[in-house]
Amino acid sequence: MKVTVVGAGAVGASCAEYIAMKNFCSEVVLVDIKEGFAEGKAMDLMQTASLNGFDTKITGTTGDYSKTAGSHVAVITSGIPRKPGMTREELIGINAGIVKDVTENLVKNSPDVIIIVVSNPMDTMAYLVHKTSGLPKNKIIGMGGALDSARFKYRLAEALEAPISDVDGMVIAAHSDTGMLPLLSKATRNGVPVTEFLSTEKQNYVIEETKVGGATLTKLLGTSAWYAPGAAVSVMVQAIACDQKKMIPCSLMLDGEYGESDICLGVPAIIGANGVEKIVDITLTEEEKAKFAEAAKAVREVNGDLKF
Ligand SMILES: NC(=O)C1=CN([C@@H]2O[C@H](COP(=O)(O)OP(=O)(O)OC[C@H]3O[C@@H](n4cnc5c(N)ncnc54)[C@H](O)[C@@H]3O)[C@@H](O)[C@H]2O)C=CC1
Ligand SMILES: O=C([O-])CC(=O)C(=O)O
Repeated sequence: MKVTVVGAGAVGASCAEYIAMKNFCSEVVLVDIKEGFAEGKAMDLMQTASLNGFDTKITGTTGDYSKTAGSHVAVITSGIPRKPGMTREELIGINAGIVKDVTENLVKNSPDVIIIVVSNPMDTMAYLVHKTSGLPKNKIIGMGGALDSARFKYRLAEALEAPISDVDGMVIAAHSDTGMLPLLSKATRNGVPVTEFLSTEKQNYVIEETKVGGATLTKLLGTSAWYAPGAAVSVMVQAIACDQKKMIPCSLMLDGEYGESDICLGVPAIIGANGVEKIVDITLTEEEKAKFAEAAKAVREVNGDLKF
């Protein structure tokens, strides 16, 4: 399995590192526009191979997409991250052009590739890849829900004073500060609804902290996060590489599912060798349905700023 990661910055390098450490891929190609940067990151990572015990070959290139030819999966992390005080949506002006250009180069060299979109505003960037790549819709997957769900579980474990391995939960809808929908009604501790253990105040704390998870880290770090984003992407790449058929919330093109069409939004899906094997239809409460529709409205407005 050959994987290309475009953007050798914080998220791209973290993603390449986690993929290599899990030892399920033969090759990872890092691509960046900054001269020598991807080559340097690849060499540094390769020098951890004997220390960390992996055999994945990591190479880097400055914009030579012929080196990415025959990739099974490509991850797009190229573009600018937000700074404290910004929203993800404010990145559209610069990142849309980058994502469109990168997609064209990837598809030219790997016509059967499955693309995982990470660059922000992610739901809109995933939509852009659908509109410009010519790839079938099962081959374009936006990464947001996997990360947001991990942050949800982190906050649930904190509020429950429980180990993270005890908790389960999922976040759907938009990958934005306001449009995220942590499904508290379905979150559990060892199969028992968390609502049995948490006060309303604590439930609200978990929801609000999950939604601003990215903004909280951006404020602390001065730029956005990379470890959990990289790990989340590696889980998705592994689900494809190993045909795991894992259920992961991802930003996918909807065609009537959850009452929406012609929009990419986070919904649970089975991820396997074909990319998206199936969108999973779960029952939402009336309140959750209304929040999902509200998130869709906001993402649709941002999508309206795209020029194809
Ligand atoms: N979907 C999600 O859950 C997450 C999304 N992000 C997004 O991922 C993106 C990357 O974030 P970081 O890695 O922190 O940024 P970064 O600045 O560390 O890395 C971005 C890299 O992209 C490269 N780049 C820019 N234009 C390029 C092009 N045309 N071709 C190839 N490479 C190009 C830059 O040289 C840089 O090395 C941002 O848009 C950020 O908002 C970050 C975390 C989570
Ligand atoms: O917060 C950001 O801008 C980056 C991101 O999407 C995240 O970490 O969730």
